[in-house]
Amino acid sequence: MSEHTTDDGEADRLASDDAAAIRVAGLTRRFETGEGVETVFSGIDLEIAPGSFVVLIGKSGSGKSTLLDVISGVLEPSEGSVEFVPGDRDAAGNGRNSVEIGHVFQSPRLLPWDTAVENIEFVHENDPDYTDDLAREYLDLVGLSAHYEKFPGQLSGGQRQRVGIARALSIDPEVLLLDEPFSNLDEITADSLRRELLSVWRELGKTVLFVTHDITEAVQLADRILMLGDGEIYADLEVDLPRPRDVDSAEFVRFRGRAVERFHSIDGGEDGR
Ligand SMILES: Nc1ncnc2c1ncn2[C@@H]1O[C@H](COP(=O)(O)OP(=O)(O)OP(=O)(O)O)[C@@H](O)[C@H]1O
Repeated sequence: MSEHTTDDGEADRLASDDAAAIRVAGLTRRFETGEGVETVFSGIDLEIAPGSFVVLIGKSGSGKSTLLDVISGVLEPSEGSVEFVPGDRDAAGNGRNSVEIGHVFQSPRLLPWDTAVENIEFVHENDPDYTDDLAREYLDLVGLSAHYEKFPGQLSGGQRQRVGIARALSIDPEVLLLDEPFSNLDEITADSLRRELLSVWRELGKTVLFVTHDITEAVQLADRILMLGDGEIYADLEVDLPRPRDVDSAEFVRFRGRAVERFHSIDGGEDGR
């Protein structure tokens, strides 16, 4: 394990023109509540490489979802800025100006009266080139070829989450944000979805920012783990384990042990697994 450097070999190998870099500067978010003003985090600076798989981990209430929501634009920052730099932007600043962001939530937020295909069609309402073939292509990618016409109520929890991932990917985002997407699933389903997500990431080369409170999941997935607590990123770890990762291997167990130690090096919040 080493503190992160800009020399992120894994990320460089995977980076593609379809992935964007994320630049966060001086990011602060406060909430006004009946009990006064709460500062969730302040002055966060971050540079996330295009095509990298970054996991944001922190104890319950540390502000992971708030940080993801500010990065995605769902919430305004109180101070500071978030910038997405398209992969095709050259040194002179020429290239695409806008970046698409895919968002996968803890619960997949599907429309219950729409089929899997229609749930994907829904996010393409303003896309004149959309056809159901596009929805089917992304459902195939997440292993749902036999379930195009099923309604959410006819799908298992893992299958519903797959539709959510397919829907986020179908807009061809340069950045994919996932907020504890597998935390409501049994471990076997979660593990198979983790493998699928990694394979999709390798195939499509997106920049991924993934939130979890589960350290094993973080070490399984990440190029880089950011630990959030006490209102700041208090650890920034490069995960230099080879892929595919075996959670039972000695090197994985050793790395995980050191990450757990680092995770608990600040007080407060609930334990990570
Ligand atoms: N809309 C809001 N208004 C007021 N306070 C909020 C709001 N949203 C979040 N907070 C506060 O911000 C802090 C961080 O919340 P957040 O949901 O980002 O944490 P988290 O790390 O994602 O937690 P968990 O792992 O339990 O989901 C909490 O103290 C919470 O009460």
